[in-house]
Amino acid sequence: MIRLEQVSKIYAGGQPPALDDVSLVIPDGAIYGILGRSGAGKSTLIRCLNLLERPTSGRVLIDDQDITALTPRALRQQRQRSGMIFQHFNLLHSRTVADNVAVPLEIAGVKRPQRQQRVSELLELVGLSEKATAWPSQLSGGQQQRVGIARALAARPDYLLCDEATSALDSETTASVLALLQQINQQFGLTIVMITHQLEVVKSICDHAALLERGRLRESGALSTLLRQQDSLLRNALLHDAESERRFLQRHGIEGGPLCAVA
Ligand SMILES: Nc1ncnc2c1ncn2[C@@H]1O[C@H](COP(=O)(O)OP(=O)(O)OP(=O)(O)O)[C@@H](O)[C@H]1O
Repeated sequence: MIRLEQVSKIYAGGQPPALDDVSLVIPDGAIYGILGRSGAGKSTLIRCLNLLERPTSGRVLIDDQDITALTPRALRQQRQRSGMIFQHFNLLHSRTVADNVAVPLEIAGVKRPQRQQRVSELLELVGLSEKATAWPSQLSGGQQQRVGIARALAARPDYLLCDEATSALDSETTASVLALLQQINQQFGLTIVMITHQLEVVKSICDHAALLERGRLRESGALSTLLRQQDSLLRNALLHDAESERRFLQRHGIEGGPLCAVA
């Protein structure tokens, strides 16, 4: 479980705070969507989860351990528990697909034969076995993001952090990448945290969501709870039209009834 306790972040010379007293619990196994407009603090928040960005104040707890208090060595080990994927994939263009996926394994000191075995498992998982020797520039955006996912999973993390992972993709490719993330969540019990400004991402696969506004957390929790609250900001943002939302509501155990009528 990841827990943020009263996390604030003020960048040097920056006012107001990028994050302002944010407390949030991300349960194990969740697919947690963090929504907010541009500048709301989403990237800052996700980067605080692995301390790529250090909070100015507050604590970040992973399984009750405050990672802001770890020694640099312990923090390096802790970071291996999370993988990250990015909007623009961040692949190394001078390396083949297989060699990109191998990067975290090389850093972890895994020997070559085991590395090759793990890389081929991962490429199979993301449906890119035939592209092992291709260069990133020879792949579509969706395929490059799949390589990013394989690389992020290489060291068997417990958490996958997704920074606007589908924002650069068309809607069909977005759907297939989201389906892959959902499959990975179910198959490996991996906790996924996704920051996004796309409501559709949250609607398709998230079971929890939070809304950030100007650095403050306006709302957070399980969608199965929030969607039952008439005055929920997230509910009202996510639901526009009862008919088209019926399947979304059903996925969260809400059938017909007055909720749909007012949606
Ligand atoms: N390195 C930095 N130095 C100074 N200010 C920063 C830095 N990074 C972000 N900020 C500021 O902090 C605030 C939150 O930025 P952040 O990138 O976290 O928001 P966001 O919700 O991810 O936005 P976007 O969707 O546009 O990426 C913004 O006002 C931004 O200008």
